[in-house]
Amino acid sequence: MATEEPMETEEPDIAPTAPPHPGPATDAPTHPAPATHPAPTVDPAADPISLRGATATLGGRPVLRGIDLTVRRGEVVALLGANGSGKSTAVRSIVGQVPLSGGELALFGTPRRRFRDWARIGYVPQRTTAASGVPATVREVVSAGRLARRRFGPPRKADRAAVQRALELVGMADRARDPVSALSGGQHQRVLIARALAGEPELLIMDEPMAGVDLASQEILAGTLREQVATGATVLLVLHELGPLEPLIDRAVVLRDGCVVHDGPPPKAVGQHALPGHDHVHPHAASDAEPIRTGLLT
Ligand SMILES: Nc1ncnc2c1ncn2[C@@H]1O[C@H](COP(=O)(O)OP(=O)(O)OP(=O)(O)O)[C@@H](O)[C@H]1O
Repeated sequence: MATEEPMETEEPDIAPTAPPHPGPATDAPTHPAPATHPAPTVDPAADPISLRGATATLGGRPVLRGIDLTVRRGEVVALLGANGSGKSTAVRSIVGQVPLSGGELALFGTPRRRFRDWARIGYVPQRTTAASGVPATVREVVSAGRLARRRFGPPRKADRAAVQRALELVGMADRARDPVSALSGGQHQRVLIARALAGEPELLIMDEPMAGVDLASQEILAGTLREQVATGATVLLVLHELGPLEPLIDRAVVLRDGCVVHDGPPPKAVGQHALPGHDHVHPHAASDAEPIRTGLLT
């Protein structure tokens, strides 16, 4: 396949909402170095994500085997597929956490190697724990999502307002002073999403945002996403089930074994037990938990 861009093996610049190494979600992010490069030419019509023939290998095993994934401006795209099909690896390659071994990636029309404008992207990684031991308050964690938009120095009024808005969007403004360790799993997830929203990203990438989230939080998150979409945000969601987000989804891309097997209208859920062999075990579920049947045509 054509590989215009050299293979992407360098340590990438990472946005605050895209920590370079998976870890406790409340890890203090690295403040990006001040930009020394000339401002890039912005093509307002460029696709936020353009992935072509992407391949990636993890632990000596090919995990992405030639993926094409385009997300156009203003679209809400769901990335679906069974456990281990490569969904997280695909989004982690987009945010620069997994190097591609081949193929091409462009973000907002800029080849990945030249892309520096990480403040345009908000990333909510797959949740690994409900709470970490980091003694941070809800507001501190959400404020971290603002760093890429700030210059050095104390937060400006606009920064504080963006953080407050993000807290309100996810219904956590009344918990702003609480330590994140005191939150439920669903509340914790809302804080992580607020952290991504605080940067006012044009492109929001969320890896299983509803995973392990209680119903009340799911509804709040769906409402938050609706508001983002209404303001023209572009969204890529890794999901194992469309669930309450279904009405928002424009297009679904389904992976199987590191390949795209569907790119088009979201597949219809066909019932709990209709598709044997298409189970999805939730990564945060107890090891003896029953698999969740996605009902998706994966
Ligand atoms: N760091 C790693 N080292 C080796 N193999 C890995 C690593 N991370 C993921 N894999 C493997 O790559 C494959 C794809 O994993 P990935 O997490 O992308 O799948 P997924 O579709 O997101 O699955 P899930 O729905 O379970 O989150 C799996 O077989 C997984 O075991």
